[in-house]
Amino acid sequence: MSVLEEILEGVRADLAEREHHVPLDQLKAMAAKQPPARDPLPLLRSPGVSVIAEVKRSSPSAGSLADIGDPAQLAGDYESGGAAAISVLTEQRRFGGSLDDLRAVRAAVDTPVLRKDFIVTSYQLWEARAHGADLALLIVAALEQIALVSLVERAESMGLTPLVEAHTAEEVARAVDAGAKIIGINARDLTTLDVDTTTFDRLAPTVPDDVVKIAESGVKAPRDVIDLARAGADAVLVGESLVTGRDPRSAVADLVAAGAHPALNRGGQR
Ligand SMILES: O=P(O)(O)OC[C@@H](O)[C@@H](O)c1c[nH]c2ccccc12
Repeated sequence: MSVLEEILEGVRADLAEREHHVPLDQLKAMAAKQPPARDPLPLLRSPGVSVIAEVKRSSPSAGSLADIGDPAQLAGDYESGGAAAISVLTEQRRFGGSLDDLRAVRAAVDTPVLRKDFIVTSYQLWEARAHGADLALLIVAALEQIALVSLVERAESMGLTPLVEAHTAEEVARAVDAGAKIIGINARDLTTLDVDTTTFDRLAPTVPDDVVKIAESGVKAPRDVIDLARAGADAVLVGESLVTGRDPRSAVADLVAAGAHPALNRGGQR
């Protein structure tokens, strides 16, 4: 069984538990009380490379990364460092996240918030909206095409912006066919956990111009942001290097400064 399949097995078991305890109607009522979801597209499409900073306690590849006592404070630091959006891992077994983290972060920041999880049913999209998320991750490798298409539509119908994650050219094509407006190119292969830093360079040219391109995983330094900007990234999604560093606010600020470099101003292209 691949790592992705193992993760999905646990996700489905935990989901069945939650569905048992929290009826869908209750989630829908919670979602109805939320302010409308924020639209991340204008900022992501603006010139320069935006930074999406991730609240990540652990990962299947690295094990425990950081003892994040106060996810709201961390998210606040990311926001004051200039992050365009905050990603919150909510998968529990391998990433140590929760919907509580999502709710806490939502309450602490004004930027758009992404629910980062292994979403396989629309129930999880309702959970995302009920806990204040503006975006939801959909992983192509975890979904049959028919399910991907329907989850993209369902997300949009509830105001959530889907970030559709691909790792191969075939997956990019599936993301485009599903109508994704934002595609995340993950340098980490979720079936083996290997990171290949050439992934974005290879796949970005296969993504249509009007689709927002996010480079995910393995981004550590301002230099990486500059390289990814040259390869066509609109944003980078960064977790590990921020949660393991000493000063998350200034680490984000350094990446933001690299992404805002005037030589990288690609604004005229759209
Ligand atoms: O911690 P990193 O290497 O900076 O990566 C962040 C993010 O890309 C990574 O957490 C991620 C990308 N896609 C995912 C899907 C599920 C869980 C996690 C992820």
